[in-house]
Amino acid sequence: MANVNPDLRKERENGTFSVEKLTNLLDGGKHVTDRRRHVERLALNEFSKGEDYNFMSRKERYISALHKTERALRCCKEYGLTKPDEVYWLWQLAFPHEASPIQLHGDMFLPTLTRQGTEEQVNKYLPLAEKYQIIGTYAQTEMGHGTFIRGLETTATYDPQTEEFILHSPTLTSLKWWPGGLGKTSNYAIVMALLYTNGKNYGMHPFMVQLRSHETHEPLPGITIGDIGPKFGFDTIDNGFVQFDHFRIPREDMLMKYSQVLKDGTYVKSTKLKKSSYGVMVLVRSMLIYYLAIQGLAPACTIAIRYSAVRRQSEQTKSQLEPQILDYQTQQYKLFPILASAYAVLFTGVKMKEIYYEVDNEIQQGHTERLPELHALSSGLKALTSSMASWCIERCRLACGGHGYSAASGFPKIYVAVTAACTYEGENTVMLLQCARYLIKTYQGASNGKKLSGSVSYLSDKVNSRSTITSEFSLKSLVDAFKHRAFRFQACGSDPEDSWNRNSVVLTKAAEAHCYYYMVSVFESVVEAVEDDAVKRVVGQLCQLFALFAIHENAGDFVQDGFISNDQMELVKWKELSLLSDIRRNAVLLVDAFDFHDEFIGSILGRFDGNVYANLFEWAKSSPLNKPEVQESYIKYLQPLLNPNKSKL
Ligand SMILES: CCCCC/C=C/C(=O)SCCNC(=O)CCNC(=O)[C@H](O)C(C)(C)COP(=O)(O)OP(=O)(O)OC[C@H]1O[C@@H](n2cnc3c(N)ncnc32)[C@H](O)[C@@H]1OP(=O)(O)O
Ligand SMILES: Cc1cc2nc3c(=O)[nH]c(=O)nc-3n(C[C@H](O)[C@H](O)[C@H](O)COP(=O)(O)OP(=O)(O)OC[C@H]3O[C@@H](n4cnc5c(N)ncnc54)[C@H](O)[C@@H]3O)c2cc1C
Repeated sequence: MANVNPDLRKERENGTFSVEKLTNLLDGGKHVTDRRRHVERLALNEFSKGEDYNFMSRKERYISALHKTERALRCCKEYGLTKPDEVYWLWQLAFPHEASPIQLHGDMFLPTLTRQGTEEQVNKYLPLAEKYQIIGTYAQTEMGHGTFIRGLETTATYDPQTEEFILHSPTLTSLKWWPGGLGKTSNYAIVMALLYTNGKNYGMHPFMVQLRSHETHEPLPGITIGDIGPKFGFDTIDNGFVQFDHFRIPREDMLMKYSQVLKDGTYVKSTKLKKSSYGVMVLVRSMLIYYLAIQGLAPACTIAIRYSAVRRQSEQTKSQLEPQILDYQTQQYKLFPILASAYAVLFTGVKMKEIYYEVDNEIQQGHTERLPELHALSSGLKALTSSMASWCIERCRLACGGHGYSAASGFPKIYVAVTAACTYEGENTVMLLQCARYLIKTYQGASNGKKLSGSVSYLSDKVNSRSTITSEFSLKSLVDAFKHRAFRFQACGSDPEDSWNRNSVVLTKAAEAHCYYYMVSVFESVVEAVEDDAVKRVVGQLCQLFALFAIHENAGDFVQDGFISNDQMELVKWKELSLLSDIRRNAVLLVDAFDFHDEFIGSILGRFDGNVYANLFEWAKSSPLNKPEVQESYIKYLQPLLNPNKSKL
């Protein structure tokens, strides 16, 4: 590439490994990289020349996103993109760090329909939904309850006379509140409501509900619906509210794969599957981990590391150039553990997707044994990785100084999208507690001699009481340290004498410890499988740094029971710093390997060519506030102060 900033050029000439090989590893093979790049070229042709999101109002952002949705759907059809990955690659460049107003249609409406609908229901609705002749969302959360699903208040009462359900919002707090795309875009929703039949409450069930007229898009009589107003971010989505006033739907529109209401009102449950109506939340939590890496951590550290290679600041030696800020050890200590976390979360996300599909497949065959473990692991990892991504992005912003605070950095857009994931799909503390609940039960089972498998098998293993860490810092010894910590926390958290609430802070830590152990072991297994020596070395260094940073940050957990000695802890600190120097040489290449387009990252600081300053100036000049030169607001409000004589004329 011509005209690359000389500092960035030098960084790229000095690396020790093949970026292309690492990109192929991250993609899952060279053929995947090739296909992704092909799809991205198609997307760039269509979407690269748009208006600058930073200068739009909320309404303009929503309208522009709808326009892009229509174009993205057309592109997928034209180019025959049907595989989920291919569609994702195209959509990611159409909506960088935004979301389409119809996001929930694909992410939750269709999966709920196909997983919870009967064959007949799927045959009726899926073809329409696939052609976008109906657009749906997932309406579960209410104004008064999001976390505690059993506290939902919307009712669906069966009327055997007419063979209909009557949907009703009995209180203000029962209004559905938050569903994405509900406000203005969707004309259907899967509504989660308490099922009443023959005077009995059977708990939350899914109902297919038409909200708006096919002809006019007006809300149907009995439905009050709208947008909930501006939020922290997600301006492109109309998160909405809906109130039902005795709104009737046919009996056939309860999604009846797992439970049915017969014509006479008899309730039949035809599954052993526990919490069957909670299924799609497990899907979304499992998928989220990968997206938090690819849409949050990885772009954020790409911006901060490239910028730190270009930015020079302060004088170290007289008559020499100011150093690149990436050369400061403190800067490396801010950024390289985040780089390591981006890789850790990405590899864990890939693994989590694999596990989800395995277990989902087993469930379709009627084997539900692994669902509790999947629920616990996806809940815990969703919480740990979204919190991690949130604070890492903020840390990257701080690492970019003043320019990090400008919208030109790209951080605001990335941050507001990622931090929402700490809340949606289950608030993080609550999700950690779900994970802990499973761990404690499992630990108690293991204590009674039960042999365990999967992510919790360590609870029935013998764990070392002293760390095997030496100056070699083998990955096995690091995995072992996290295993020990997780084991110890499960033991503390499962004190049968203590009440759940009084123990809950420890329980969240137990869940985090479990998830950390899981992440370090996944990372270690990925490193072990890398064939190319040079790539293996750098990815191995990242794995070591990910583990050592966490050991150092949580030193008390490892030394309290004497598992890691003081001498070993000194070694940990020494190795951590020496890894910063090792990684320094390849830092830019390690973010280049994510292979992001500038259009996706959306940051002037993180440009591939490093031409930050000239573009920052051009961008500022294009701000609407700079046109016209003298604003009308001057005449109205400033002139009377600055130039009172003139303003009276
Ligand atoms: C582009 C942006 C897109 C954003 C899209 C966002 C969408 C959304 O946010 S949709 C709304 C998501 N809402 C939530 O995630 C709500 C979170 N709350 C819950 O999941 C639940 O209320 C709960 C799990 C916190 C508690 O549920 P409750 O019914 O009260 O649970 P119990 O205490 O009665 O039972 C716990 C029991 O159930 C098992 N379990 C819980 N969830 C699941 C599940 N999904 N799958 C399987 N099993 C589940 C749990 O393991 C316990 O089992 P036992 O210990 O054996 O009793
Ligand atoms: C951007 C965004 C998009 C969303 N999209 C959708 C959507 O499409 N469809 C949909 O149905 N919903 C959606 N939601 C709603 C979302 O799922 C809920 O907001 C979320 O599940 C959290 O529930 P809550 O708001 O009731 O939080 P609360 O439960 O009120 O949480 C508030 C605080 O209470 C604490 N707390 C609550 N219960 C416990 C407990 N048992 N133990 C310890 N602490 C507890 C929490 O940790 C938290 O600190 C969305 C939300 C957001 C922000």
